[in-house]
Amino acid sequence: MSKKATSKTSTTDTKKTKQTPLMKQYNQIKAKHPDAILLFRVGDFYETFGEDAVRAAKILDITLTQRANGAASKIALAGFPHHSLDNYLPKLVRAGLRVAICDQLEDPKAAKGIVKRGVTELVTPGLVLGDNVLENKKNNYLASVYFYKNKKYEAVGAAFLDLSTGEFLAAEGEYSYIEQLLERFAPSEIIYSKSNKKEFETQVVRQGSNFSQFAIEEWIYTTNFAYEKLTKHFGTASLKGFGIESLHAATIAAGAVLYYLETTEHHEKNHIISLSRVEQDKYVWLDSFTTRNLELLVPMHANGCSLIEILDKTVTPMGARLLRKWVAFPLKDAKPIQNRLRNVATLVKKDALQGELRSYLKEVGDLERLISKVAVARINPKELVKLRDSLEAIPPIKDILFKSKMNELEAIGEKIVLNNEILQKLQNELEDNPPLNVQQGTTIKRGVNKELDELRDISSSAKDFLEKVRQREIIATGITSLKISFNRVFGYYIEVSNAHKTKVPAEWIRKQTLVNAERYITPELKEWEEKIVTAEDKISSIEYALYHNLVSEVAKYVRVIQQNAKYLSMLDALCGLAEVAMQNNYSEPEITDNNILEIREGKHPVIEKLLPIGEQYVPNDVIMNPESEQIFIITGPNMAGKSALLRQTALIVLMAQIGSFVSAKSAKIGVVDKVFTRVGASDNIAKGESTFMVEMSETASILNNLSDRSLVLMDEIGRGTSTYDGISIAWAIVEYLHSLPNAKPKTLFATHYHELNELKNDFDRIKNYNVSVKEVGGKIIFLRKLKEGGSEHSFGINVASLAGMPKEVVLRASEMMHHFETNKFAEKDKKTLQSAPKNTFYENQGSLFGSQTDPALEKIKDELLALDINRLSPVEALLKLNELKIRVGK
Ligand SMILES: Nc1ncnc2c1ncn2[C@@H]1O[C@H](COP(=O)(O)OP(=O)(O)OP(=O)(O)O)[C@@H](O)[C@H]1O
Repeated sequence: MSKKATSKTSTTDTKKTKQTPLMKQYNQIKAKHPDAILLFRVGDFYETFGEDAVRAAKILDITLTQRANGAASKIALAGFPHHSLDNYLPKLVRAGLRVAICDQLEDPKAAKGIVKRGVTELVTPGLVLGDNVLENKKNNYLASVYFYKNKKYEAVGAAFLDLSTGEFLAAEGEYSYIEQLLERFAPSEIIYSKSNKKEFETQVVRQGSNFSQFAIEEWIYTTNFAYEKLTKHFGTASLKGFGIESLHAATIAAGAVLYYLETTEHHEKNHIISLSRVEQDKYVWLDSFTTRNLELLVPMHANGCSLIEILDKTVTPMGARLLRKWVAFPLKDAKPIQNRLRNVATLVKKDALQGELRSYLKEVGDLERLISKVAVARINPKELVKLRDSLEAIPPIKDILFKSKMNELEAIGEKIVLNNEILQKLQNELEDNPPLNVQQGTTIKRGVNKELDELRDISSSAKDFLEKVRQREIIATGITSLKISFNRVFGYYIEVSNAHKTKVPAEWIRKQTLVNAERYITPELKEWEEKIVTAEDKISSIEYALYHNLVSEVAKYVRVIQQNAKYLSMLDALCGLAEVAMQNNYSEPEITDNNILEIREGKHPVIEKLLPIGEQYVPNDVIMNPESEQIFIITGPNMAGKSALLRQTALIVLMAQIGSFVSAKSAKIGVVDKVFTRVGASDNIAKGESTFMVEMSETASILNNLSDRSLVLMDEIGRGTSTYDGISIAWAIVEYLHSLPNAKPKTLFATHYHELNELKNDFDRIKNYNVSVKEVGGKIIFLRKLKEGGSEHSFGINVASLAGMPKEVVLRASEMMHHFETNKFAEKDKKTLQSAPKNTFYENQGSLFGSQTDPALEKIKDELLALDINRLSPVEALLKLNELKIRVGK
């Protein structure tokens, strides 16, 4: 549709008295929802007015016109037919808008004066139920965040609700933990207390995810209010059963979610049956940068590929959503990891059985979202048929699990409950191919209700009778083209084309003249019309009642069907992991209690799949033992494959801890509790921070959070500044990682600073490796093999040449390099390094800030701890670092 010119608009507030009654009603309702676009039902249309109309017209590409509003001025207007709501609503929500749907609350024919209207639903990006807004394979979370601070208690709480599935989660901790959850759950909307505006903006918004936000009155974010809301909803005396009884911030955040549901007219929430705590101790610590950098869930670039895309071979949307959560939250304890792996191994071994299971699981589809629609009474007949089909597929799945004679699978089979009673009811009562809307066809089977069957007989015999009348009149009048039809204005009528007009009997009553025909009614037709219309009205209302009755019968099974959905999605996720393991030739990792990492012939699971046909991924071994090989300094030319090696190591570890087989010939994984990755000079200009500053603050956060079981990947840390600064910082970081008193985090440090190879001479757990290349006739061949020892050259000029750099630049660069080399720059550098001051911080005292530190160091410690990195400019940071270096070096 084309857009007409916009006009000056007014949302009418001045001359209220002169408004039309309709606009007066509109303004009253709009005043209650100033933050939302109000879709105002007028007859068969949803209309928007004023500023709303201007926005809606733009987003929906619909015509913007004007409407007279009495003497109160004209007002902009844009609308669409009510039956197109499903097309237009998703566009508004996807544009991040809140949309209040205002319906007519009474039959306009029965209304005295202006039709009563009210908002029946407020759709916000986080509260969506429609399939055309939701993504199948992703949860759609609403998050609530609360920064709690008083003299006795300080914590950040968060709650996450997926209204479309009923999943409700809560967590509490420091913001660094909540930030991780926000990254991994990726909510589409976050609500927060108005009292937290500053914290929200400086912390949450700064993180920069793509969500819409809404501030709520602060009295909602209070302990008593939230506690009561939650206990009332769950019908419990306390919150102990949910594990959040003493977590005030989490409780408050969760309570606000329930409040928000009510204010947005989501009163049906029977499917939210529990609140689960997301326990920090259970999952691997992955800060948001690491989650993004390892591309676990979302690729970094538009045409990239994430780990979940490679691993997801599930056949149901609910299975896909669960697997996504597994990938987002790798486990930390060996036992549950081993359980998942055992299941996957069984399904790999029994691949025929796995195939059979998957074929039934396909039929199950999205049981989780279907049953939620039942709970909120918004399921249409076609979806109810899908639910019936889902339930039909469950008994064979249970059978297969039991017949497998494998303990793990039988255990899942035991958890699955058959719902024969309700299934039978659906089979008996629901038509196989019902319409989308109950009142638009036959939904309820014959034999369910006697009165309904009788009325249907009357209706169809009446229709037969009309056919007989038609035949009779054709013979009586000789009008061969005579038709009997129906319209809403004058009911059943006889249509006669102009050619036969003269043959029309006198007693027929003419009702309408068309270009080519005329329409007549007769008393006999009227009489039958009465019978048919009455019967059809009754049929429609009986069917409506029976259908809703059926839905509420199914609603009694929400809890058990939700449980089934849970175990079936688990089964689907496990089958999917087995499938991907077989397809990609992955192997089962061995999860160990020790701290050793032993990957044989490991491959990067994503790059491996994306290589051009004919190219083979070169596998590599990575064997790390914190007692002897704790830190790898990995050098090698540009493009050699250093970053790929770092990432594949972390990905293989995480795949294992997700419960997946791994892209390696074999792997022994001593479970890790934290994975950190940092990439030098990652570009963060969008956030207004210098790249180097970001690099340093991210590195600082790693160094402050290390544990003995951490896996650290540092990719060219230090490259964001001048060479000497860079080398010095990189050098100091490696020393620090080697010298922590209570932790020996396994570290892969990729660098172009070959100078760092000297470190191994002084530190026994540092090893040098390089990703090898071969130089043949001035050209480099990438061998991609990890070999012991440092490399001398970067071959940067060769890579520049490969990249199509102008010949002049390549030749001049080679000339300059030759000059530097013949002047023995490198030699000199080496000597300088050998005579570098030895680090005495770690000697005798275990830690830079250990118990025997001198007062000067204590002072520096205090200064560092008081330093707010976020407030420092890059230059200030460098100056401070320099100052500290000088003071410490004295
Ligand atoms: N083991 C491998 N087998 C096959 N191809 C590989 C392998 N490792 C890396 N590659 C390919 O080489 C490309 C460059 O690898 P990578 O980015 O890891 O190099 P790098 O050494 O980190 O380079 P730079 O120092 O320039 O950042 C990758 O995108 C990938 O396509």
